[in-house]
Amino acid sequence: MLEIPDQFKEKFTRLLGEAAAADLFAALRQPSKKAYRINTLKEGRVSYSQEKPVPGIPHAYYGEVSGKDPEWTSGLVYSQDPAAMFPAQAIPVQPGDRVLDLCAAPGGKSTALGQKLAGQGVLVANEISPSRAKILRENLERWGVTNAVVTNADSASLSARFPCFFDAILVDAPCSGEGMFRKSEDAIKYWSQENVDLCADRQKEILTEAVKMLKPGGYLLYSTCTFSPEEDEEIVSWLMDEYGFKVLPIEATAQAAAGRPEWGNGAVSLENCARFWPQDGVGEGQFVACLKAAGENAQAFASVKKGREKKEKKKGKGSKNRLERPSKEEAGYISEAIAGFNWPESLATWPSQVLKSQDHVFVPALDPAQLKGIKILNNGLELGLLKKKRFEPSHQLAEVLGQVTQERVVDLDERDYERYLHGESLQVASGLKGFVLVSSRGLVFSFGKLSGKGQLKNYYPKGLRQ
Ligand SMILES: C[S@@+](CC[C@H](N)C(=O)[O-])C[C@H]1O[C@@H](n2cnc3c(N)ncnc32)[C@H](O)[C@@H]1O
Repeated sequence: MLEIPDQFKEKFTRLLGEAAAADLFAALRQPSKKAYRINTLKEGRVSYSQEKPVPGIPHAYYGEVSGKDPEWTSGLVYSQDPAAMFPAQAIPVQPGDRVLDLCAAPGGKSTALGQKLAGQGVLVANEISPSRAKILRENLERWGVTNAVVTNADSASLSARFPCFFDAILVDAPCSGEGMFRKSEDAIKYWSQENVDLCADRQKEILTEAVKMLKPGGYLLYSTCTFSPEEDEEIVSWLMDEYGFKVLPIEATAQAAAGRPEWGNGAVSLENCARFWPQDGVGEGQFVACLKAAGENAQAFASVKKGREKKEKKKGKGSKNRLERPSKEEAGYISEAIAGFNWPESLATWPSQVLKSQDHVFVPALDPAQLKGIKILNNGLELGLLKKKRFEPSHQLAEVLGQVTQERVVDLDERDYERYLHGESLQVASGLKGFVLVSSRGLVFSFGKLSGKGQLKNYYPKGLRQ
């Protein structure tokens, strides 16, 4: 492990006192803690130990998972720092809500939010970096979330499309990563007080846009994986002073330390923030603040919203880019390819909602008109692709259909599972024909296509092969 910078040590000795600072520095030399969450959207047996639950987080356990196991490829588990599980747990989200995860990749918190929504309402999961947005999409897809819109945009472009729109917004901000010192040498290498200050400025920029998108009385969950007050209590103080946010107590953080009023504007309610220190034994460093917006937010942005709606009505008329529904012939190809699969209840009405954009067929989570000008990686459930006189179901659909019991399944033994992950076609003993779900240890992780002679064509996406 690299040496912790002297300037960091001096700063935290000043802030915490000698003894507590020494505890922190000693904990930073210990190995990091590993944990995983189980996906309640899916059924299936997890082979990992469930002996040590993460306290306060339902369905979460200490232990390491492998990205090669069927538990992972089928989206039954997600590997996550235990302390990083608390932001999504702390934000009040109900099925049916409109939720935004503004800095979402790789998707640890988005997968948990998708689970909380249970297929009702919408999750906009946004990531500014194109390569990380792709990973975010893959993780949500694996998790079987059907009501997420994955976007690749900056916060200002989003706020122009969604004024006063969301019931809850999670800003898990890019930060100086002091809480990641045990996990990432880069976090130590690139640490400097200048970077802490730069991060604080960027956090304010992002939050300024987030605030515009929140409904009056909505919830804003702000989190970082850093210890510096400039990025934590000072930012929360700024949200309180500038916008009138209230800091709510967070349940289920018995093992976290309280926020430090003296590191911010002195308000006692800053104690409601949760600080996870590595020496407390939960996981890595994490700061969590749950805030409630004041009512006036409505007035501030109502005018923006009205203006936008008017413009859209005008534009909408006669627009050539309108999405279509699949033709009767195309609907026939779709039905033929996916006949015989059982659907989750939340998708019972999909045939009446399905849309087509060029050859992509999907069930939108949000009206595509609302997303004009935003780069979208996925809107709701991608059903698949129309090809010449046939239809190819998507990988996302396989991960979604894996949520319910199916008959059209081919289960692979360990060796064939590995070969399938590599992209090989297999010879299997099955009387089925056409598209089938492919599983291992009963966990569905892909589509495949069977010829009548037991030849299983590989449909595991090229980008995911290992
Ligand atoms: C702490 S990470 C998010 C982790 C994620 N919430 C999770 O739980 O998996 C912060 C993310 O913010 C993104 N980011 C960086 N600069 C940003 C900006 N100016 N606006 C929005 N997001 C930004 C980073 O690319 C990074 O993916």
